[in-house]
Amino acid sequence: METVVNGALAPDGDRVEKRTRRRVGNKSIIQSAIARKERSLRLDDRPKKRPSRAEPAKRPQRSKPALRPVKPEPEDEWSGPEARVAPPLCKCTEDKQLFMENAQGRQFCSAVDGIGDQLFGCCRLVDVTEAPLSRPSVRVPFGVLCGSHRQRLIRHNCCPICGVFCTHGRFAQCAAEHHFHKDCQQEGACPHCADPAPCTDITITMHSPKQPVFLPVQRSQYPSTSEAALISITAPKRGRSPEVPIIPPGQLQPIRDGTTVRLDECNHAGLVAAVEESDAQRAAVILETGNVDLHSRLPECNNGTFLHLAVQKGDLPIVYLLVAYRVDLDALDAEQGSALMLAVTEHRNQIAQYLITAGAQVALKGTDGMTALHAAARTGNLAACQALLRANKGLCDMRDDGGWTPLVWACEHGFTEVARFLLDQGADIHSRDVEQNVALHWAAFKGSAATAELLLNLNSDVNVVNVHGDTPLHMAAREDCYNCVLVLLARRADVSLVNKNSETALDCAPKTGKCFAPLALNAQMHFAISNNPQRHPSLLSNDISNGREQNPIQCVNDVDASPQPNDYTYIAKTCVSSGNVQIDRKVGAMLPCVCTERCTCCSCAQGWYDQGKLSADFNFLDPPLIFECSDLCACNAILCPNRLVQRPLAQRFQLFRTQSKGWGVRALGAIGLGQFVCEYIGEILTDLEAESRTDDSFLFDLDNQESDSFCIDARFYGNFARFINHSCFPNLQPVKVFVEHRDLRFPHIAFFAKRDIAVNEELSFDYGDKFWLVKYKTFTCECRASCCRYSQQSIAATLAKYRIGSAND
Ligand SMILES: C[S@@+](CC[C@H](N)C(=O)[O-])C[C@H]1O[C@@H](n2cnc3c(N)ncnc32)[C@H](O)[C@@H]1O
Repeated sequence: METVVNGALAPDGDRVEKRTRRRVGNKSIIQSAIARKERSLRLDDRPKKRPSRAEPAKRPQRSKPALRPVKPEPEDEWSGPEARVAPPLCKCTEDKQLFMENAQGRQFCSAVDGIGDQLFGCCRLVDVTEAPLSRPSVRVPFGVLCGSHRQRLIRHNCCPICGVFCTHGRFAQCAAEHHFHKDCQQEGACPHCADPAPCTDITITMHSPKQPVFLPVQRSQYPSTSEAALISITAPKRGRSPEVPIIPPGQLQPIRDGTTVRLDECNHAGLVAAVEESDAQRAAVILETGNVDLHSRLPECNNGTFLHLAVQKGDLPIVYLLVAYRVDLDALDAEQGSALMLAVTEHRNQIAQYLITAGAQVALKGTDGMTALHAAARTGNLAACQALLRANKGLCDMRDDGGWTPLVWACEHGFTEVARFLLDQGADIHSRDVEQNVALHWAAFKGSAATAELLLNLNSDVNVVNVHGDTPLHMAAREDCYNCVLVLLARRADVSLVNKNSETALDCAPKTGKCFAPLALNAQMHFAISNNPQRHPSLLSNDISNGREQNPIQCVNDVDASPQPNDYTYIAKTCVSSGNVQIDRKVGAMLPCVCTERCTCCSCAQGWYDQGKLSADFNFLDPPLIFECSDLCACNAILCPNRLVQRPLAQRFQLFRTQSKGWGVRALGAIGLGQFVCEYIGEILTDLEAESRTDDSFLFDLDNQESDSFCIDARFYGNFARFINHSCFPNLQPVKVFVEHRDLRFPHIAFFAKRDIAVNEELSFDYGDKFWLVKYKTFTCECRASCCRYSQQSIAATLAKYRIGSAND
């Protein structure tokens, strides 16, 4: 031996000589030295980048060594060189791309040299960013080696049983020149290659050009790998910022030292046990053997994989290890649950976050078509919802097999904060499930008053109905959810609404439950209000005519916040605003009567009127023109029965806000069949002028047989009749009436009752096909008459009939 080492090997040029002599080893010293090495690799081994599925594996292929030396079958001849090549047991030549990180980035080489009967740690500093972790076998902990020791490891100079380098002294050598300690040899075969042939004793002499230097400080730093270290699967120096999450080191427990795993534990059952006992180090050792199929299914966790089991145990280090060993992140268990879904459901949020960043599919659908976000919302796991939506915004409104979005699940389980978060992220508050329920139905079903309030504040319709006709109030009442019922009632839920079984919410409430009394009281109040003619809805005006009508016309609105309409000028007599309208008022055309007092026998009395109304045989289907007596007539203006339209309004009317047609007009007193009701007052225009007006909603055609045609537009000037809506079952009939002239182009449009009209009944007339054939594209009829021809449901049939009719014409 040229260089005697009293503590450390000289850094450069050491050379090992071999002599074929039998060695007398000192096993106890070797073992105690290994024990002293106190390696504290922590399983906080953070892969910097998980290989994507498409990429080839970046990790080297693991060899699968036989754990016992392979004994040759009796008939084996061992004659040729091939027969002597047994599967390798050692890992000396494995190029493992695992790296160690520590704070300084440099540390002493982990090698222990056996020199005679003594053991020495190597004094070389190693840049851990350059040196991958290595070891001679799975029995020996990982370490960083200097270049020299790495070379010697590759040349099988390190004993795979005890991990000590065969540096100087007497050792055993197999035919392939692998070194080990004779005393370590257990089965009579080479612990490197399992060659069962008897080994040879050799003497190795170390040569070094330098004098050995013993540094006391070196002892104090020995063992070299005592510092806390992290394993990484890529060299830290090469890394850009890591793509796989950094798990804060404090979150992971250092693994225990000196873990030994029996070879017969390095199998499926051993790994199950290690995971169940949360023994990360044992799991690491077993995984490293490559003996366990990570795709195998475990009855212990519902036929999931080891990943499911580790998630179930909540063991982040083991999850981390399994991911590093490329377990399938998206494998589903027997109930179609992925490990991510399990983590989310069990509120293992660190694990969930780690799995997301490691590449687990967040949009995967499991049981009942639910994603991990559904699971997170259902279990009120706000942090997981945030992490999942950060990963994929598109999850927000994904529906499961029931048509339920994550928002619905959060509402159904009363997780208001989760619901608020999802709504903030743009979740659709109006999304309907397969039974047309919205989130508010589910909040009501659960009885979550806070969630219901949140949804109502964001404009969810309080009276929305599902396919059964149930409103949220029906649901809350049925479940006897008192607080929720109160919130819904306070937000104007309609107690009078009935579902398809003709039940009100009160009918659904258990008679002995808490909700029955408030619902009953509310229903009584509703009944009292809607049946009391004396009630005072919000009165917006006492007289919209501003004194222009004999009876004031009130304007009320108890439906919404619309103010009194004021975008027109109220007039009580038709006006003309252009020179294009020239009414022929020549006296000669008037033919005034000469009756005294009542017109009973003169030509004026054509039998249109009888006792102050249209005569009983009046033809409402094809009304005749009516010519009333005028100021030129000799008859008594008060007594003459041929004067109705020219008299002041006899009835009382009210302008009111309808539910779906804007403003409307109602009669405040009963009106009998045939009675004159009111006139359609507005501006007389030529058709040409009317064409140029943008709003055609208030035009009334005065079509006549003459060449010129005109209309009345009540858009800018008009009386209350401009607010009379259309009905397919109208109570008014427009009739052309002439009073002060006989110019047939300019009749008065007088509305007569075509049937008895009840108190508070809305007035209506038929706007006709011409109106609806244009307007149906914008809106459809809301008259709700059973014979309605222009509603959303009936318009198609009407159009079809119309087209057939036009074709036949
Ligand atoms: C002459 S205005 C009637 C007054 C109108 N409701 C208002 O608020 O000013 C005609 C307009 O009323 C609405 N309307 C009238 N009858 C309707 C009906 N049966 N269904 C739906 N909308 C109707 C339509 O907007 C139509 O263009």
